[in-house]
Amino acid sequence: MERNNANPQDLPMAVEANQEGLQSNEDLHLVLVLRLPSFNLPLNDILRPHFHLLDPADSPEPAYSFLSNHAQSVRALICVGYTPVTAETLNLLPSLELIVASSAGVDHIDIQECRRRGIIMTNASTAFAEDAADYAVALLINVWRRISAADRFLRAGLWPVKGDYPLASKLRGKRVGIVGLGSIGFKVSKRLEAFGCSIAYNSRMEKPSVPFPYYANVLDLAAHSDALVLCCSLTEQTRHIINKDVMTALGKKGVIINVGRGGLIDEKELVQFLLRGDIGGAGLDVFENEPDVPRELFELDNVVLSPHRAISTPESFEAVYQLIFTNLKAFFSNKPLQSVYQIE
Ligand SMILES: O=CC(=O)O
Repeated sequence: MERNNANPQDLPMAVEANQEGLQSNEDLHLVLVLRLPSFNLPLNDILRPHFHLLDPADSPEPAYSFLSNHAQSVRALICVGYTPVTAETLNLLPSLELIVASSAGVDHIDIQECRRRGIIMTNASTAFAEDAADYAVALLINVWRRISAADRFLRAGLWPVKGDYPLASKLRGKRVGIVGLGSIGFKVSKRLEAFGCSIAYNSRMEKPSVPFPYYANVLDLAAHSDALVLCCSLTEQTRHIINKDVMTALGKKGVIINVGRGGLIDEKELVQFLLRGDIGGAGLDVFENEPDVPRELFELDNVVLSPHRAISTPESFEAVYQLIFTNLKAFFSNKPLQSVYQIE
């Protein structure tokens, strides 16, 4: 078994007692955990019996000196949540070969620098796909049928006063354009197909195995859709992919659902389009400057707001822990990795 160069005695971390059945840290592969203090998942407890974890957040030492002192030989890194992994961080990790991201989106990681260094990256979109897809569809139905708005109407005691709540819009027969047909987008397409919607998509590349019409640009997709559902990664190419022109092409009745990243939409423009009634509605789980959400949206009944919760269930987190474990095991035994993020 390969040894790491760092001396475990020197590491300012809680070293697991060598309980029966557990190997000592010296026999385990070294894995760096990078997490903002706000990300306090049980991940370390799950992995510690199997890997020798280095977690700078457990140390009083400043992260920079921790990494330069202890992480030179690290080959694998777990990036927890949206903890930034910058070029500067990567400079401190000359032996790094693999980043295992616990998130679906990887816009907090300098992916171009990873590519330059030949670092492989896995993400967690497969583990989160079902929950994210359910949520995207729920937002879409909610916007079209005005479920949250009707709930507010009832709770405000308006039913006996104002009579029936206004009719909203039907799902079956609608044309839905999916932006990003990866693991999440594909599950959205299957769900909406079952609801009787017609599906088209835009993606980095056309997918020959997929029966839905492909649009190479989002503007054309918008012009042929009643709703756009955003499921793609935020990259330099996709930032503000939903701009003024796309919203105009989508039209006054068009709806935008976003379970990707806030930066996919020019949010200021979206607010203006919604306020003017130049777009039909929006279901937003993500925002450009979370947790700040434009106040103007709070007043709009054709907008459903959600605090970045689409992917999160206890079950999806369990699946992510399993995926991280599987990928680390595979990496250290030279087996194929799952959910590899293709860096363009
Ligand atoms: O938005 C959630 C994620 O990227 O994991």
